[in-house]
Amino acid sequence: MPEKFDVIYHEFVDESYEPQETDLIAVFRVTPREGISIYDAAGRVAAESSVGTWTTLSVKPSFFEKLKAKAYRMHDLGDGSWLVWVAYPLGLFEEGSIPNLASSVLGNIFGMKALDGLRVEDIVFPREYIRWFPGPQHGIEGVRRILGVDKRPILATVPKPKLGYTPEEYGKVAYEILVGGIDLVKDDENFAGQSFCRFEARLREVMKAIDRAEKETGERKGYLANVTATIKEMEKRIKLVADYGNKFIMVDFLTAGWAALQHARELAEEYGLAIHGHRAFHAAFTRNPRHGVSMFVVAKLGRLAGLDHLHIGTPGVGKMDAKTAEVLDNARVLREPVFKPREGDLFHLEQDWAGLKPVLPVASGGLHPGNLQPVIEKLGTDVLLQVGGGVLGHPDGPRAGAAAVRQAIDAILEGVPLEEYAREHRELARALEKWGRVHPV
Ligand SMILES: O=C(O)[C@H](O)COP(=O)(O)O
Ligand SMILES: [Mg+2]
Repeated sequence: MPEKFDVIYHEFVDESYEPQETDLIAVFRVTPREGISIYDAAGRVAAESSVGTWTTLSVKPSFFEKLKAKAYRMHDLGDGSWLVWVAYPLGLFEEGSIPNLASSVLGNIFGMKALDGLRVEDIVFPREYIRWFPGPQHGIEGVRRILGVDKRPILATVPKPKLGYTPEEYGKVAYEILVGGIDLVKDDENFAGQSFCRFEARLREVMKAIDRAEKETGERKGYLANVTATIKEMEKRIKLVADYGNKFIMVDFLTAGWAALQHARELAEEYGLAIHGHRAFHAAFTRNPRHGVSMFVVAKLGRLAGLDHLHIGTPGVGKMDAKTAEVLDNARVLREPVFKPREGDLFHLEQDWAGLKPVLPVASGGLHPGNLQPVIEKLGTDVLLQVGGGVLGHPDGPRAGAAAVRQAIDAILEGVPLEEYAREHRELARALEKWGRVHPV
């Protein structure tokens, strides 16, 4: 025990504590402010995120001891920051509520003056906690069944530009994309029910496009319809999607909130819909390695809440900032029944998903036919590849763009070099002419 130790937080640090099987464990990266010891900092984190506050109190409720979090391990990263493991007793949390969990473990602690930085790297859910949540309704196999796509990556396209199409224009573009060979049309994150393209009118047109494209191609098609809105409006939109016979909804769950996602999951169960999770807003708190919440934690919460697909970034290529190792960890924690950290990885712990179905990882952001290969090589084929600009930017239009993506996938899966395949596939050749193998910045 160090000499200088603030007695208020003393109760919340216990290096001899052995975590119980029912404890929820959080791994924090803590950067204490100058003059604050790591013991003090760790104690403050455990206190403020469980049953403590900034001072000693003259009252002690009967459940205080039972609900107290304990910082039980600290590891010096050698750069002024530490990894701190905190165990939370299960009774601290309300059953089945991600907002409640977030208000504790992802709550006030980020703003404490005693810390220069705080990042939640991992949260490990005990089996008892997982049992309170549904997880994905369809999972990877279920989504493959809906679309009748066995092994290859599932393909989606966001019509670009993001906004501006009338419902009729959008329907026409959707048809071109689908008939060209893409499985799913996806709304962009900020495309909701604006005055120039109301939600139901757009849905009607896309469903017509799906109908036509299915008849002409003999393939099944779908629409990742963005239902993100205020709760009542979202409820209406989810019902509309089901009434029109589509099997998917898209929820921008970080802007709508965890409660909105959990509500959408309940409705999705009722209507049999699969949920596509878009993560707009995540980079506001996932990008700084010293402060915020890791995308890994967001992915775990998404699986718990019951997303069927989730955007995780693109490994090594694409327009969004991402570290390959992190993207791969995100994919593994979504797909594997038991996540095991890579050798030497201190930031994560093992997670047994207690039978929750796997989530289909989505790679998106700056993809085009010329840079899909490294994504598939790294992430495998159990993946949803979203190509927006890389389809709509094709010099010969969206149908050719969609065909070029499909041809690139065929070539990659058959092990034929793209340039060679392009000799007999004009759409792919034209795409490679425009984008080559370059990656957008
Ligand atoms: O919502 C998305 O996934 C993005 O709009 C991706 O678009 P892009 O493929 O043009 O980068
Ligand atoms: Mg987008």
